[in-house]
Amino acid sequence: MRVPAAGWQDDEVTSQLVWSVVVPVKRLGVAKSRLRGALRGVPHEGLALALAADTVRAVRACAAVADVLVVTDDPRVAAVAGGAGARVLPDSPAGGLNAAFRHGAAAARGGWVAGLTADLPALRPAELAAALGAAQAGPAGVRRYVADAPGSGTVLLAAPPGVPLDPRFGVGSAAAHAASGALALVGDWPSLRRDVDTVEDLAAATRLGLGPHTAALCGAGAAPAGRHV
Ligand SMILES: Nc1nc2c(ncn2[C@@H]2O[C@H](COP(=O)(O)OP(=O)(O)OP(=O)(O)O)[C@@H](O)[C@H]2O)c(=O)[nH]1
Ligand SMILES: C=C(OP(=O)(O)O)C(=O)O
Repeated sequence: MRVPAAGWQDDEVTSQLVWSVVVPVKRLGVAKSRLRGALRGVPHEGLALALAADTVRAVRACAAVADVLVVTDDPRVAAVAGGAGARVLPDSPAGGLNAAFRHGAAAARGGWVAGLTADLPALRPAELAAALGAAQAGPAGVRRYVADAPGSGTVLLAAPPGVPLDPRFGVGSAAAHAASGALALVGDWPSLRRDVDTVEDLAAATRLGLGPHTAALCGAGAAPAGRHV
């Protein structure tokens, strides 16, 4: 089955360029382990790379974003992200996801900073812009987060100028971010909330409309193993 890429090229440009967005990407060989074998005939690293490439592409296309910082030790991710116009930083020596977010946030050039997971292949720039705009509304000096579709994880954490990002990503991170004082953003942003950890998530993202990198893999006769999308 041919899987169309998300057609968001004509989304309106309405926001100001005020955000730095940090996107950490694990080394492809160990990334997205729950998705291993999800697409028959597609090398796992190629799928992990496509998810990240579509995420970065959408962030770069978001009208509100001035600077995209991809934190990775993977040379293939670095090449694709750099080619898409992101700044690429090596992983933090401290290691781990939250250290990568802190490392990227420390390299931001001021203004609002967001951390975003790199597994959002259906992400639409207009939805990201809407979430970032919502983050800028409301009480001053408070971090905001967007929970994933199931509600337990986090896809986006945002900090106002001068406020540390203080990321608490990992299992149960939505509750961890709330407990740390961050406010939940409640908008209807299905493509932003649709992180892809499992084959079921990939099918759900496909229904929303995949970015071109992931769509090319899913459209090459490689439907998620054991199901139709
Ligand atoms: N730079 C960097 N990125 C990371 C690290 N750990 C996770 N990430 C990224 O953070 C995002 C969210 O992490 P997960 O959804 O748990 O992804 P994952 O660890 O690749 O997937 P699983 O192996 O299935 O848990 C993904 O985009 C990962 O690439 C890390 O240590 N360094
Ligand atoms: C790291 C996270 O992602 P996931 O639960 O998708 O692994 C998170 O939600 O904080």
